[in-house]
Amino acid sequence: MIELTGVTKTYPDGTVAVDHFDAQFPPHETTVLLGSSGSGKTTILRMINRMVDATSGTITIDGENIADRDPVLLRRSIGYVMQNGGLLPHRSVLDNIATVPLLNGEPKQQAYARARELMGLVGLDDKLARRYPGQLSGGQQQRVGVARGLAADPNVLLMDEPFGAVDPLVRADLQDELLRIQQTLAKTIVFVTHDVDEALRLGDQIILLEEGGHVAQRGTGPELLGAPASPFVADFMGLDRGSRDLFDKDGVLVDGFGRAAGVLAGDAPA
Ligand SMILES: Nc1ncnc2c1ncn2[C@@H]1O[C@H](COP(=O)(O)OP(=O)(O)OP(=O)(O)O)[C@@H](O)[C@H]1O
Repeated sequence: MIELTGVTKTYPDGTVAVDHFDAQFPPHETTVLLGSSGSGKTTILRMINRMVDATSGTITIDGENIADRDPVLLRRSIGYVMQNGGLLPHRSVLDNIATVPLLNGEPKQQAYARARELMGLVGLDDKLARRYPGQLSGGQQQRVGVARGLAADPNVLLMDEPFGAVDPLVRADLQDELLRIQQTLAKTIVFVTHDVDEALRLGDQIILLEEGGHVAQRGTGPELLGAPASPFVADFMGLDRGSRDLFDKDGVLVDGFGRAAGVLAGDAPA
């Protein structure tokens, strides 16, 4: 469990990016931080692995205050996937994936064997192993980014708009892949996006943010759609632009007003 209590970040220029933010990210679930540009999503994410240090407030992971952890070791123990993969351009795919395990002192042979295994897990052909990031498509780069985030087998995976830079079809593929991986690995994932459909698809829980990291509403997708807490939520979720359909986790089709509209054929009682 990741818990943030009264977390505030004021940048040196006085910008209050996040103001007294409270949240719990349950283990083995995907929590989506959803919000428009500048609402503080990235700042919240980066405070969890101390790429950014909170100005005040407390962040714990499994009850341990991260302020007491060595920032470098903390960062290596948490998977981080960013937009455009954040790959090292002069290192091969395999080297990119194996980076953190090697830094952690894992023997080379073991780290590379695991890197190849991860390539399979994220749907990358083995023959791409020796290519450089510049020789891959955007979607393939993102898959390498996900594999790299998983390489040290972290309990926690932070994902910052990881699929933001690819076209909608590739994006849907990557989302499917993540859902499939998550069924097997059950990591604690914090996923940042400004895309409502992506949030509905991936999030067990969604936290919708307004400027300054203020929580507009938190809950499941159907909860946000079915009972928006304010006109801002309804507007952001697109409820004012007609109904929005989605499948909830149990295969129940819910309409834009949260009403059950049917069940998936495969889930229908015989
Ligand atoms: N290093 C910095 N110095 C000063 N202000 C910053 C810094 N980084 C971010 N901010 C400001 O903090 C606020 C929140 O930024 P943040 O990047 O966390 O938002 P975001 O929701 O992730 O946005 P985006 O979707 O555009 O990435 C913004 O007003 C931003 O300009």
